[in-house]
Amino acid sequence: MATVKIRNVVLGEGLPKIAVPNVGKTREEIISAAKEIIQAEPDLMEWRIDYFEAGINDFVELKKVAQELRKVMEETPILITFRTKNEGGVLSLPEERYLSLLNQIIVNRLGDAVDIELFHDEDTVKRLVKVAHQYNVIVVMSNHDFDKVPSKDIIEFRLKKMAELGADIPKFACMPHSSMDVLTLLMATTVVNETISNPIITMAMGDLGKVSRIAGQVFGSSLSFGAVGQTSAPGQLSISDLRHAEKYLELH
Ligand SMILES: O=C1C[C@@](O)(C(=O)O)C[C@@H](O)[C@@H]1O
Repeated sequence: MATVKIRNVVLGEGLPKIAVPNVGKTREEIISAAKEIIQAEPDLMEWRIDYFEAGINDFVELKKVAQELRKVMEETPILITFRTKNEGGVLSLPEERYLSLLNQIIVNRLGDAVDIELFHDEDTVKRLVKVAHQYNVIVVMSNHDFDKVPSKDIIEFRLKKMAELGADIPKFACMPHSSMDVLTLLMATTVVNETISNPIITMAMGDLGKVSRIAGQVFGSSLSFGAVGQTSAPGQLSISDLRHAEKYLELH
């Protein structure tokens, strides 16, 4: 499997890496969360900017906070995510504003990696991926189903489609209602991981899905989200529980 490097962190080899979401709503909350997060020594921090309304309405403010975060996080890579409301995020943004915000984030290099959702205008998504690569920003492409787990074929199709669109790291999250649903997600993960050369990220949410969050090395998911304080999705473990669980399941 090909690996992807974000700063000094390599996805696609060894234990799944751990990203901690920063869900601060104000500049103060964001900076103080970052100070706590770095103490927990994650591999990455995900800045969920859809929680930061003032920054979404004022790019100068967003950039200022991004620069402060860079200092606080030192060499820890920062993934910037605006999760749209349709896919489980906090703020809703008209389509054009979402896409132009991502473009601004990329060309100003506010983070080392950016989350681009799959389900937006395909040509624009492709263009954003190109711009990201020109600016040396890694693309995590994502899709979330907070209601259900789609069929194995659909999950596989979406993850492969993301790779075709140029994503460095395809990502898929879904909500299981049975253990069979979790197996569907894990099966699709294993198959795609063996088919495409990109590292991928998958998870099933909620309590049923916790097993998928800790067993990424077995089934082929290269990163898991763990919380320091507030979680950003159902079923997320704390970073320390996640780290212990991953270690316990480590393949030698
Ligand atoms: O896409 C994801 C995954 C996630 O939804 C989870 O289930 O852990 C958490 C989000 O913050 C992140 O953007």
